[in-house]
Amino acid sequence: MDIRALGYLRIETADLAAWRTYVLDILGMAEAAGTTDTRLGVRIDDRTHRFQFVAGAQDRLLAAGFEVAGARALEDAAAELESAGHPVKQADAETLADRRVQGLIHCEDPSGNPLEIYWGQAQDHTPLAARYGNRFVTGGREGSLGLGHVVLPAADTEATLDFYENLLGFQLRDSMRLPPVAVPTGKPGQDFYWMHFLSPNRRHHSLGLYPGALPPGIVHFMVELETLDDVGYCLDRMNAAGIPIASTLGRHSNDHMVSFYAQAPGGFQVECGWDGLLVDPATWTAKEITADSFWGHQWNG
Ligand SMILES: Cc1ccc(O)c(O)c1CC[C@@H]1C(=O)CC[C@]2(C)C(=O)CC[C@@H]12
Ligand SMILES: [Fe+2]
Repeated sequence: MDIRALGYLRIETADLAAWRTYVLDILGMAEAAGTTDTRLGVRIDDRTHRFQFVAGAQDRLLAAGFEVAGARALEDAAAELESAGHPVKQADAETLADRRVQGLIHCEDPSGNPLEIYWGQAQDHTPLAARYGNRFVTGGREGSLGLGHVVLPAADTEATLDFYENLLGFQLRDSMRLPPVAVPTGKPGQDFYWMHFLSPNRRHHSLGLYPGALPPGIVHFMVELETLDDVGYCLDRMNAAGIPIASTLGRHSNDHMVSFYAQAPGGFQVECGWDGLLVDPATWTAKEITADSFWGHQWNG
């Protein structure tokens, strides 16, 4: 299957006002056209939106949206999923209009994470009103690196890795052993649990698979900023707003990203990063990392 990038995230929230402040005033993202009282669209580049926050009863991931090149690629994706035993649902007209795409299918990965695979998303050609002059790294004018990355819970870790690696065609970049204390929902009696990092493009990882279950259906998402100062200013805004910092600044050992993690509304985290590694898929070989970071990344609580 020829998936190109993590295109968007859709998130249900019980507190849309909190997310609005968080993404617009603190992260410095821009409101997308078509935003209403119950649905907040968010731009970080030339796509009409990279995030949709939908007012609801719960805080949970509604969908991770993965982009394919065109109509033929989407047909092939649907056929491959079906023949591998993963049911696929075609989007209705309302969904296509809401996502601003030309074709879309719904499916789930083996851990039950909701996915949307789509092609032909509309572009917004108006200048991005980046609130603090900050710019997000999504792959330049092509947007080919996607929005950043998302870490999804994958309690059925091995089947889920197999799904993304061998069916969706992501490249396994590296894996890390997590101790049982980091995976409270893990099956007892294991010495460690694998966490995996994958991508369909040059971004070191577009997807992390965390080997446990978590109620919001998402562990964190990462957005990458163009400069270290953009990250520093964002960290100051988080602190000024009294938002708990889940992890201090550090540099990851796999994608070399300098980042911090902040609590987000809804019980998961947002990672703000800079200087992420771009790899050459033709020469990459899968690795095991034995520490999450070169330095920093002290996790609180
Ligand atoms: C290890 C790592 C490298 C690059 C990343 O972008 C990244 O998010 C991570 C993993 C962070 C990771 C997590 O998401 C949930 C809680 C984890 C599993 C830990 O307990 C240590 C590493 C943490
Ligand atoms: Fe991350």
